[in-house]
Amino acid sequence: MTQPDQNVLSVRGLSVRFGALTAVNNVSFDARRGHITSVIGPNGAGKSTLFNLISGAIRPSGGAVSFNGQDVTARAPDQLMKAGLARSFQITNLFFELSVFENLRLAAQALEPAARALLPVRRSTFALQRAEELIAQFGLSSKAHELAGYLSHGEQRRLEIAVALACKPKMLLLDEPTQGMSHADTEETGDMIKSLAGELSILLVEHDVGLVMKLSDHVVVMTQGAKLAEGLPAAVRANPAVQAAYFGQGAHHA
Ligand SMILES: Nc1ncnc2c1ncn2[C@@H]1O[C@H](COP(=O)(O)OP(=O)(O)OP(=O)(O)O)[C@@H](O)[C@H]1O
Repeated sequence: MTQPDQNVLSVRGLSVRFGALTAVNNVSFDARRGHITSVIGPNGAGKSTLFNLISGAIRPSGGAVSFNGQDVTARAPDQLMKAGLARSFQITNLFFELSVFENLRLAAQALEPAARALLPVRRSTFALQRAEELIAQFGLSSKAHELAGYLSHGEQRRLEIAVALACKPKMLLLDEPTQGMSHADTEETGDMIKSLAGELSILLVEHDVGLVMKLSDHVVVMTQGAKLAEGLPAAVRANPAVQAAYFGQGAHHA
């Protein structure tokens, strides 16, 4: 009997150049199924660029990405979504003039069989049920009929994650999900991310090192476009090269 592959995502020698700058330089790592794998690094280390390469927003100059054993290098975001790889951005991706419920129902409708996909949204039972499920799971019941534009920043970020999950992906890519959040919202969002792992594999690109250390099963550290270290959170935190490059930068990073 064959063992299922423990790695859901494999990044091999990924690189991209912007003119003279190699923003991501030959980066390789694996993300295990059901785990939270995080990418940290100082400002300008190349984290967001790496995220954009993996999530298909920009094309690599070299290297490969495989997802569930399938080569998905440079695939467009909608193709990745169909393969089960969803992403949530730093930049808000919500329809502000629609309610929380409608945002979720629209996102879930993409999972409908093609023959039903053109039905009016209100007739899609699956999308309706999925939206209700997500509203309960994300603690948004009291806000279900509020316009997304009127939610607090923290609620909008949580709704974005719920929207990314509407199509039941196998893996979720999160770029700075707690950016701009209050301490309380960051804690709550961290707990929510932790609770999603297991059934779902998560790749987290995050500035908040305290949060990353608390949540992650595996941490990849980048600096100046390259991978500096990787390992368990405690090992990474104790690594002198990481401390010199990163933790030494300032108290708010530690
Ligand atoms: N489209 C682009 N064109 C040119 N240079 C870019 C582009 N995108 C990013 N860069 C440069 O690539 C480097 C890595 O940027 P990136 O945003 O990936 O870093 P980061 O680790 O995510 O930083 P931060 O934590 O500040 O978000 C930086 O020097 C940045 O200025």
